[in-house]
Amino acid sequence: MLSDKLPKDVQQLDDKAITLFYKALEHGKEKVNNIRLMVVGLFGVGKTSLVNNLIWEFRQKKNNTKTLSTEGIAIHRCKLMTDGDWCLDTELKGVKFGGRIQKVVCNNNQISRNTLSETSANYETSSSHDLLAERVTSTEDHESQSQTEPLQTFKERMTLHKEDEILQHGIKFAKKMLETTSENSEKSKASLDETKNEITVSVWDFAGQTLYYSTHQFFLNERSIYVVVMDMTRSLKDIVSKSDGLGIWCGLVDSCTYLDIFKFWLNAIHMNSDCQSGERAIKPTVILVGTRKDKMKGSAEEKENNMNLYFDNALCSFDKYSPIFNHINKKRFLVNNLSPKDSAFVELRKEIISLAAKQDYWDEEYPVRWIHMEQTLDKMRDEKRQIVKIKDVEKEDLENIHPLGKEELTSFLELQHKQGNIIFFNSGKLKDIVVLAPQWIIEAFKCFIPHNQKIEATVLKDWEEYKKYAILKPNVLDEVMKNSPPYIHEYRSSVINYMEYLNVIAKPLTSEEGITGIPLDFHIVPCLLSRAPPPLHDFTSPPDKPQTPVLAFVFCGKFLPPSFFHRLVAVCIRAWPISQERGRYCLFNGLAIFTLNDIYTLRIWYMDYIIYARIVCCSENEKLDKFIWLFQEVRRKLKKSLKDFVHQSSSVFEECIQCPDMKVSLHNEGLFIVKQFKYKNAIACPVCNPHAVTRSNAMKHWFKERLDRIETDDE
Ligand SMILES: Nc1nc2c(ncn2[C@@H]2O[C@H](COP(=O)(O)OP(=O)(O)OP(=O)(O)O)[C@@H](O)[C@H]2O)c(=O)[nH]1
Repeated sequence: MLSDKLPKDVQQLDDKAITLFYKALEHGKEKVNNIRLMVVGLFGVGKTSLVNNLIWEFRQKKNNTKTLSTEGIAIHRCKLMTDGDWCLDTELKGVKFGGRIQKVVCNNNQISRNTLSETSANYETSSSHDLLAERVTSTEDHESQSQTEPLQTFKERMTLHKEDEILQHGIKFAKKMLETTSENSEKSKASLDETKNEITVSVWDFAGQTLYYSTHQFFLNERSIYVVVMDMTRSLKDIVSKSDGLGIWCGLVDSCTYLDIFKFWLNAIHMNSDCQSGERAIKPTVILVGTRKDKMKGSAEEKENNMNLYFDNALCSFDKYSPIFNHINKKRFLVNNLSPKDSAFVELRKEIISLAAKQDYWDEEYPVRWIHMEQTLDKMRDEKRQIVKIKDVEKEDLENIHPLGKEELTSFLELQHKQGNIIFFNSGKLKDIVVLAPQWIIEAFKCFIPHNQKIEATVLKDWEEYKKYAILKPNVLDEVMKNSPPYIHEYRSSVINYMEYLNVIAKPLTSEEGITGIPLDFHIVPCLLSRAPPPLHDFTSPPDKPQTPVLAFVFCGKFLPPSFFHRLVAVCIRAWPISQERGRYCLFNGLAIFTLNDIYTLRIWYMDYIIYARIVCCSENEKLDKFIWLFQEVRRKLKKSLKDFVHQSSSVFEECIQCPDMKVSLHNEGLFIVKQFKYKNAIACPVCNPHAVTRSNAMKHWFKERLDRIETDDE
């Protein structure tokens, strides 16, 4: 029987992958309840302390009060216990996989289940192993409906192999897992909660340093529950300490406030939630948590009221009808992280599980035979492998009881990527590599950010040029790699491939050949462009030059992570030669110019939450009409790139045209939503002298094809 409830993430895969998924389901399926818990907030607010209080093993550690600042992201895989506590999965993996495999083996082999658990337990001698084995046995009692499906392949294999062989394989596997997890397994206070279909929680402790904010966004997705942490002793208006000072890469200026950080996270969560289209009702996924309860004044009730007031004030800074409100869970929490026994942590854990259980992805069914692959990836992670070759993953797959094979493995990896567990792009050279630890990507990104590196004297001059103009020459790249940890520089070419793919770096094109430029041998790192642009109007509205109206991408919710603009610059660098002036590239902080052909240049710039584009002709007598096709092509490229950055089915921005009669382009003035011209022939301009902007004038350059369609429809 095929499942009618195809997981949403699978629905988005291609037809071939969906067919493979269905086929894999036929061989046994299992309900999956994995929670991704993202703990976010500014540095030092108490995220790590909070995470420590949620996880049993960390709570037991002495000196829990002292934590080191998190680097990048720390991820802890946990399992839900019967008493509602969370235990590190590494300790229980033997139980988990042993138990799951046992179910598969027993249900399909019709072999006495006790045989396996007894045999499995007999392998172990120590009491802790017995304890784990006991838990393996306890998993038998739970009759999962998902396990009762016939396992066709399994049976086929059974005809090929002796039954005993298969059983022994399963036992060996479970035993191996038990061996690897025997240490520190004295937690006998509770057993695995098997009644809840194996609930696992991956706790992601995000570094609060704003340096990491632009990469953090790669990991936010709609399959997550968020805990947004704020320090209750800091006023929303307080300026964040300058010592951090690295926020420009995510658009947080040096003088940003605690409120700005709060808004940044909620905006980023909303943007990555795929709820923009309004097709689906937004279900709350964000829990607000206040820390440092012990430092607040007043009675317990007063503290609670003040925490609520604090968050109410913070939320009131959003527009009245902002969709952000729909993400927020009603129940908030106030904690003292120095008191691990505080009942608030128990309540918080409960709330997280109950929130996750309301999400669409809860109880989705996945093929049982993917258990092995899931476990294989976990095992590789436990060996501290952050990045692995696909060949190694394929080899491991073949070691499993029922391997997926190349094609199914690719679908599995694509799904794992979609769900944010790994990074895997099935394209070009990147398809040969699987990033197991998100931390690796952050580290790779981090090594391009100049800090107090020691630089060889021979490279100093080019290093200065890098810092000033973001030009990354091969010798500077060598130096950057030399200064990076081994797990980065040993994968040098993968680092470069990933950074190019994610549009963090890009090779410029030669310009002598006009538009048929070839890539040069160095990179530009757009997020480092810090040169202040010359008077903006000279660039955005050069007088007496034929030019298109300004095209604007206005981001919804007034939120645009500047990394989007930087990545757009990288896309353009790869597409067109960068214009030059007096031997210098026209690349500035927030503005860039590209040479489209002999006479046309593209200018892109951004302010707040709007990205602008305009094409200017340097020859005064030229008619723009000749190059309408080029304008369409450029617009499509810009739009597609921005859509790709958000990974959303719907747009998070509106395409607008600025009043074509405006002599000098002004920020956020005279913008017309292009969609409106579908039904209106002309719209009054509120900015310039009272006049109306006609549909034809607004659309004839950037939207010629759409204009033609509308006019044909009208006729
Ligand atoms: N008094 C008090 N101190 C706290 C509380 N929560 C955290 N702290 C202290 O604040 C300091 C920073 O806490 P962390 O948990 O490391 O903060 P973080 O948000 O993880 O910081 P980053 O990893 O840098 O992002 C530590 O010294 C904690 O002991 C609290 O509720 N009360």
